[in-house]
Amino acid sequence: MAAEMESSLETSFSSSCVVSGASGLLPPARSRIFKIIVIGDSNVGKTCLTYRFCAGRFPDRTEATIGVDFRERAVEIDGERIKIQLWDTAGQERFRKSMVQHYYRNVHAVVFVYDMTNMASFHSLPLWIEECKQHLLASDIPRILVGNKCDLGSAIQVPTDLAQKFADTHSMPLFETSAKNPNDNDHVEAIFMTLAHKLKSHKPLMLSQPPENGVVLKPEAKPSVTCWC
Ligand SMILES: Nc1nc2c(ncn2[C@@H]2O[C@H](COP(=O)(O)OP(=O)(O)OP(=O)(O)O)[C@@H](O)[C@H]2O)c(=O)[nH]1
Repeated sequence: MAAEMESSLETSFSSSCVVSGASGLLPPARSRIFKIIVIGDSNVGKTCLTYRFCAGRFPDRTEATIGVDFRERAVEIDGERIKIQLWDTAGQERFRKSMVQHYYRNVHAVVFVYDMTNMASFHSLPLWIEECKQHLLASDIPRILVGNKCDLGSAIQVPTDLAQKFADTHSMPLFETSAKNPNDNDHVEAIFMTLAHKLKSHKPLMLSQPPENGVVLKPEAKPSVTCWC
């Protein structure tokens, strides 16, 4: 499925060029697509975070991700329509094995997630960073660290200063948030929009698609944050 997804993205660029050239029409409007992989231990809330951003709400129920799930959302930043494609990867080793090489192809950014109420998920972060290294992710790819489930107040095990120290050591901005608490909806929004801003200003056009059926889609969101960290 991942291979199909990548293949369809790759062909969408070339077919749009061929069509516009053959018909003599103006080139179709292009929207950049940014592939962001979301990784971390099982149960930290990767599915809920990506669902919150793409569907605007907490999912009614979730099951362990098998392989990878894709979620996509179009946003407009500074007048440009951009597609943010979130790859929600399986945290459980047994559900990752066959897919893992697909996650890391053509990645534009990485979101590392831990569960603020689960110290073990925080201690796993070096392993996730190591996995990225092993798959030869370029060192200049934007990476962010997200502590999820901040709504669980008294159950929190990972102190902010400890997480901040880790984030500083690995040159990543840290965000603490909750996919569940509606009051923090804006924060989840801000995290991914901040990443989109960063990508927009730094990355060249990589993939593009013509507008669906010639209709220019309305932006689904406006950026709520303009700073990076
Ligand atoms: N209280 C609270 N619970 C959350 C939050 N985010 C996720 N959960 C719960 O945590 C559990 C795991 O969430 P998922 O999003 O499925 O976790 P995941 O990281 O995608 O797990 P895998 O697919 O196994 O890798 C579910 O029971 C969610 O309801 C949050 O912000 N707050």
